[in-house]
Amino acid sequence: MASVAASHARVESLAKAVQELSTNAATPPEKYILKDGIGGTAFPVLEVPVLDLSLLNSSSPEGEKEVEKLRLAFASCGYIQVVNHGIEDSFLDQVHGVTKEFFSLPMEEKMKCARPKDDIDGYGNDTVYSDKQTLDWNDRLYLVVKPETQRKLKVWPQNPNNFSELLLEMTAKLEKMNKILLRAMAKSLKLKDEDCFLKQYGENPIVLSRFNLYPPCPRPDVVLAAKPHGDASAMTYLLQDKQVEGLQTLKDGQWYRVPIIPNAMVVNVGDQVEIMSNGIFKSPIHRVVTNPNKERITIAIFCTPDATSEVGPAEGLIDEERPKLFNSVVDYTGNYFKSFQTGKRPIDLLRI
Ligand SMILES: O=C(O)CCC(=O)C(=O)O
Ligand SMILES: [Fe+2]
Repeated sequence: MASVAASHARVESLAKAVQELSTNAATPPEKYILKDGIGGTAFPVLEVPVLDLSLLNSSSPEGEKEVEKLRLAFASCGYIQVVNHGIEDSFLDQVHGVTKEFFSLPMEEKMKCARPKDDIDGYGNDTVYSDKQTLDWNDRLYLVVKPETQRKLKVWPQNPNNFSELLLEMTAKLEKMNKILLRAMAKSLKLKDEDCFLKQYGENPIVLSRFNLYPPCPRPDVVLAAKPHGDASAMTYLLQDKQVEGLQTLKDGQWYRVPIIPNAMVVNVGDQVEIMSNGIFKSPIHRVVTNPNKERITIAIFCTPDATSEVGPAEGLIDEERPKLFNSVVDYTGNYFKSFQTGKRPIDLLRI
């Protein structure tokens, strides 16, 4: 691993952290402003289906009902909220707590783990690919959790409250949930091989964590905390802020708010499961809006297939009535960020 000093030297001279802009600016800089605004002020709440993981994982009639609920949810809005997931509330509070602690460190300390110019891993904000790009009102810490060979968790020098251990423990818990969900999803589609999605997910998945700080923004009408996007993952797990809402998802051309259920895990389909399911499960387009008074903190874990695994529509989901909708792909995530920032949806490049 590069020394802290060396990695500091390679760091991009970033646009100011949004956190600093938030406290100093009455009006956000031009490059954060969307010319056409965010498209309204009031958005309806989406009734995101709530799934009981312990039931889903049982072989009872109630379990079968949860499996069917899962199919309907992922085939329509692409989101579920998982409760009874076995992760202690106090553990989730701890994860939130250390995240808050990280963003509260003096800028100088946070910059010690700033993202190098050519990397995604580390503390920073939007990578700038073009002058025309509108920036997100968000500071974030990205950390690769898996594969282990790419893990640089020690970049945070103080490592307060065993931050790395917490993150590894949280990832292990979510990977268990991910296995259960990927199997249940194959089951819900009556696939003979209930492991077919898991097999494509592979033995050496990429697990990426993203700690998000969305500081208060003086112009929530014209600034987004995260631009509309679909996730490059197979599945995404999101620990929402317990007090401050912000996530919105697009359904039938309308933006809906994803409500807060404290300590539930918000789960959405990523592009790679949309591909594996031959378009049956939908990777939702979502965005994050800003709040004029309150900061919001979230933690997203992206479970992404092995970079050597071929990802394509499962055999059992292709027939004359439903032909193959996507070409297969290896390392979908590799080129994702660049094409997302230019406004194109990477998944559309694979459509047949
Ligand atoms: O923070 C959120 O509510 C969503 C974050 C998100 O969509 C992402 O990190 O990909
Ligand atoms: Fe996302």
